[in-house]
Amino acid sequence: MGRLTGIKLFKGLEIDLAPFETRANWRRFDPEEVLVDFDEPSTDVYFLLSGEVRVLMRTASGKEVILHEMKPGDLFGELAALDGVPRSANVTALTRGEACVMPASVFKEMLFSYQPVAERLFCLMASRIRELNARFMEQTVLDLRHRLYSELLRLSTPRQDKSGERVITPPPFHHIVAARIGCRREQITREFTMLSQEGLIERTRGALILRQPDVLKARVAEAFRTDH
Ligand SMILES: Nc1ncnc2c1ncn2[C@@H]1O[C@@H]2COP(=O)(O)O[C@H]2[C@H]1O
Repeated sequence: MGRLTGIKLFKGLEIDLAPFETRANWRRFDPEEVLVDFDEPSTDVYFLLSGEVRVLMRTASGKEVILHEMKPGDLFGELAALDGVPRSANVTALTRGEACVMPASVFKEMLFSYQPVAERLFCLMASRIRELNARFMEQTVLDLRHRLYSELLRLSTPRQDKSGERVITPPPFHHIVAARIGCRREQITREFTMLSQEGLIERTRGALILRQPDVLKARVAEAFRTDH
């Protein structure tokens, strides 16, 4: 018991989760295991206790578009739990891990019993819509180069020791970046080569370093200003 207390939806809230946990199941998974498949009629909510998963859509020919990646503490499957419509995306494990799988009826009972939990879920859903809006805007207005700059900034975190620099750890595979911004792997490889030559990025064994993130930010802002 008490294993859900680390989930972001509940963290720090004084809630007795035991009555809900006892009505949920625990599922261990392996890399590449499909936890939720696009269009399937299941409605359980998944709370990620350990491991990482990727949310994606796949075309009939197998091309993947990556929507999101999740870490321990995150949740997914809330859309079908709330509206009963088949799954909006595929969720596949990237690593080994474990999830708490809660029936939709139990999840909704919890939301209706505890207002702070419902509020957190609304905020989570709002933040996902905001991110989708930003990406939709980029996809509509920006060319591939500036979409890439924006994505690199989004994926990166400030570098601890060097002021101003940002870092992506581990360095992303080119085909994964391509699947995030909707282009081909070779285009990413070409852009990375140019960015390296300009001294704007550097690839080390464990990371991709953004040497001058402000330059990338300024280029994205300029591209938004001059769109036509
Ligand atoms: N754009 C997105 N960003 C983050 N998570 C998403 C996105 N689209 C779908 N999901 C998650 O993927 C899940 C697939 O099943 P559901 O539609 O039930 O609920 C969905 C969300 O939890």
